[in-house]
Amino acid sequence: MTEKIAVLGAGSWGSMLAEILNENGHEVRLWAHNPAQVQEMNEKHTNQKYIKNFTFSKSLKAYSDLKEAIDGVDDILFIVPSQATRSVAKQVNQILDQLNIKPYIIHGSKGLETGTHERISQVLEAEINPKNRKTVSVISGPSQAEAVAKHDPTLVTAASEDLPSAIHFQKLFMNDYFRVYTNNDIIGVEIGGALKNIIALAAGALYGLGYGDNAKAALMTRGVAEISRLGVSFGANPLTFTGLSGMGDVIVTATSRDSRNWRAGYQLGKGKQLDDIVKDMGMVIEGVATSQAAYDLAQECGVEMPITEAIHSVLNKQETVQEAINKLMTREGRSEIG
Ligand SMILES: NC(=O)c1ccc[n+]([C@@H]2O[C@H](COP(=O)([O-])OP(=O)(O)OC[C@H]3O[C@@H](n4cnc5c(N)ncnc54)[C@H](O)[C@@H]3O)[C@@H](O)[C@H]2O)c1
Ligand SMILES: O=P(O)(O)OC[C@H](O)CO
Repeated sequence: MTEKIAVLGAGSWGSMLAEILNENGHEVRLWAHNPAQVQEMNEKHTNQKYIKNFTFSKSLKAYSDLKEAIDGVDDILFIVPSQATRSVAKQVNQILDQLNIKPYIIHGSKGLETGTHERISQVLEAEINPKNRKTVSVISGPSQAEAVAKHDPTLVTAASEDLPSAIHFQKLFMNDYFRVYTNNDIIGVEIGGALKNIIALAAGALYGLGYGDNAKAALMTRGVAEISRLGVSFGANPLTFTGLSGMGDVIVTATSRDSRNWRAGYQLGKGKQLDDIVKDMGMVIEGVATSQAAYDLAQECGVEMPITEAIHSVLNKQETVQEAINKLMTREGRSEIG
C-alpha cells in the first residue's frame, strides 16, 4: 500500500518520521514553517540544526506552502511541539475546507496543552472538522530520533480508539528497524508519552546533583506509578503504562543523553536557570509546559503525583532540586501498591 502523506513539522522527530515513511515507499511531503529549513532540506538533504550529520533521501521533498503540502494526501501527520498543534490544526482545517479530501490524521507529539490540559488527539479532534478527516491516532514510544537515524531497532505503538486506524498506521510505518504495535487505549498512550518527559527532567536533575542508579531506578518506577494513577483516573488501561509508551519511554527518556528533557533536567541539577536552558536548547523541551498541565490536572482530579509536584515547584523556583528531593524522601510512608 503506497500512500501520499503530509508530515507537518520538520524538527528532529518530524523529519525522521518523514524519512521512515519515505524509505517505506510512500510519497511524503514534509512541511516546515521556516523557509530556510525547507531550502536546506531540498538542496542539501540535511536538517543540521535538528538531526546532526544525517543525509536524508533525495526523494524526500520539503514544502513551505501548507496547502501544497496537504493537497491530495491520504494521511496527515502532525509533529510540531504540543503547544503549537492547535494553531497548525486551525490552519489545516481552513485548507481542508477548500479541498476535496478526507485524510486520516495522526500525531507524534508528547505533551498536554497548557490551559485546556487536553491531550493532542483531543486538540486535533476539536480543531479539524469531522467532515474534513477520518479518525485521529497517535504514534508514541521509546524513540530518540538520533537512534532511529542510525537504524537502531526501535519499537513504538500506534494507538486509536478505532483499532483499524491504528492498524492502518502500523502498516504505513513498519519496516525492519521500526516495529509498530497497536493499542486502542489512546488515552493511556498519550498520557504516558506526555508525562514521561517530567520524569526525564527529574532523572537528569538527579544525575546533575551526582545521584546514582538507585535514585534513577526509584524515580522511574515511582514515576510510572504516578503517571498510571493519573491515566487510570481518565479511563486508561493500567497495562498500557507497562508498555512501550509508558515504562518503555520512561526508560529511554530518563537514561538517554540524546533526550532534551533529560539534558534540561541535568542542567537544572547543575544550577542553571530554566530560561537559559530553554534558550540554549533551541528545540522543544516538552516536559516544561506539560509539568504545569499535569500539576493542574492532578490537583483538579485529586490524584497524588509527588514527582510531578516536585518538578513543578523546581521549575517555578519554589524549591531547589535538593530541597524537592528531601521533601520527597521524608514524606509519610505509604503502601507501594494502590
Ligand atoms: N526528537 C525526538 O526524538 C522525538 C521522538 C518522539 C517524539 N517526539 C515529540 O515530537 C514532537 C516534536 O518534537 P521534535 O523533536 O521534532 O521538536 P524540535 O524542537 O526538534 O522541532 C520542532 C519543529 O516544529 C517547528 N515549529 C515550532 N513551532 C511551530 C509552529 N508554531 N508552527 C509550525 N511549526 C513549528 C520548529 O520549527 C521545528 O521544525 C514533540 O512533542 C516531541 O516530544 C520527539
Ligand atoms: O528528546 P526528548 O526528551 O524530547 O525525547 C524524545 C522522545 O520522546 C523519546 O522517546
